[in-house]
Amino acid sequence: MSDSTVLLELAATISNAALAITRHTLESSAPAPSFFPRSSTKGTINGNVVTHKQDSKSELAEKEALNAAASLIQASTDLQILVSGPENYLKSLSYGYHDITALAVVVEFNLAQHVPLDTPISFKELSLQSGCSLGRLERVLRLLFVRRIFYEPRPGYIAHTTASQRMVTNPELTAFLGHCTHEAFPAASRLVDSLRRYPDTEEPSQAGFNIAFGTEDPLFTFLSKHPARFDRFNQGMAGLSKSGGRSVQQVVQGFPWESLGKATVVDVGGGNGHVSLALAEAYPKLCFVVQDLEAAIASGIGSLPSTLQDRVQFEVHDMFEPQTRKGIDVFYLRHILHDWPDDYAVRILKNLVPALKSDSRIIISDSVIPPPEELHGLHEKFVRYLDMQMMVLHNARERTEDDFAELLERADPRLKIRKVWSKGHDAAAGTIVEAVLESP
Ligand SMILES: C[S@@+](CC[C@H](N)C(=O)[O-])C[C@H]1O[C@@H](n2cnc3c(N)ncnc32)[C@H](O)[C@@H]1O
Repeated sequence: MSDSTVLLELAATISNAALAITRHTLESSAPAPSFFPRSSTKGTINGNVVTHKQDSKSELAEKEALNAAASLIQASTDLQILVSGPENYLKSLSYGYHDITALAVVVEFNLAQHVPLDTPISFKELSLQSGCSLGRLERVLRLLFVRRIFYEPRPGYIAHTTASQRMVTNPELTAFLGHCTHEAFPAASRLVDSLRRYPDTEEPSQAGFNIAFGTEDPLFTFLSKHPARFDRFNQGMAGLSKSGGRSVQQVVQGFPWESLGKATVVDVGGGNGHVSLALAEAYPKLCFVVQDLEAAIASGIGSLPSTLQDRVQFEVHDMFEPQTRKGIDVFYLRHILHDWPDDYAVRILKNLVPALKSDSRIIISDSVIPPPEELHGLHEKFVRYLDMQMMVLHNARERTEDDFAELLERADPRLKIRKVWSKGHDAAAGTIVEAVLESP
């Protein structure tokens, strides 16, 4: 793009993408993107969810519309940056923490849940019901209105937009927001202190999180001592997995699980078991053992459907202790290794090695960061966000394929990557790394 035409070119990209999305919504009779709630929440493009049944033609159209949405978001972001000019852009970026702070108030005082889904409520009534001081509440809400979270249909009243409504209809999304506003955001605000205090540290007890919460406990030890926070975290993880790039469907479809035949999969750090449950539903020959810390296992046992009780078991197991299940076909680690600095990730893998048979596999679902030239705007942003999230919470990181190969090699020189599945699809999403023991 040349400097003299860059604005026009970006505007054309936006216009073409908007046209493609509109055509898709008209042809598929999916609702067009809107700030205002409608009775049906199905089929929105901007939410990356299409819940109606699809044939392959409509799947293709859906994919094209999602690509159009990604290029529109990227082009409109670039356009805003350019039109704002460098000073205004930086100033606006610097105030960004107020958006998260306002969101934290919504989560803390359950504001979305106190606003009726179909009628407005006065600021005064909302203050009374939520316990949030009226004067402050109004000021916080006025920032959120600008961000299209709630709106003021008439003076002194507040009603739902599509975004605020989702905080009511999708409690798992709200749980994820709560983890971000109540654990990750305080942790992020202390990153600079952790870099000053512990430069180059590789300890999960010396992250921004630890300074923010005044604890030497790594995040998960801390969470297991705070059951309400842990439950919110687990719900949030399950919610993230329901749609979009990190959906469980990526796991279900992203690896040839049926080729394992009758096999047992140990889901190491499987949380409340939501991934194992989805896989067990889809592949009736597979059995699962979900291992995690006590609090996560307790919540998983409570929600195990009776239809899967004979194929899914839960057990408390600390992954920093030697693996107790021996001779298992598959050890599965989803979003586990990225929570730990290298030395700890190697210890987790090392603990699996004595339990492996010659034909066992270790299957890892994590982001695999592609080479810089293969990443593009929107996807790169989410990989970078995730990488920062791991840094501020645990001193951990997202990794490249070479990084994974190195971790495996350090755990045991015979451990090699056999294949990286769904590579390049969406680096922030569930890429699957299959590793096996190769004979020396
Ligand atoms: C990011 S979550 C991923 C959960 C699940 N695998 C998923 O994909 O949603 C990390 C999980 O690791 C578990 N975990 C952390 N430390 C652990 C330990 N020492 N032993 C077993 N599980 C642990 C946490 O309780 C949490 O459920």
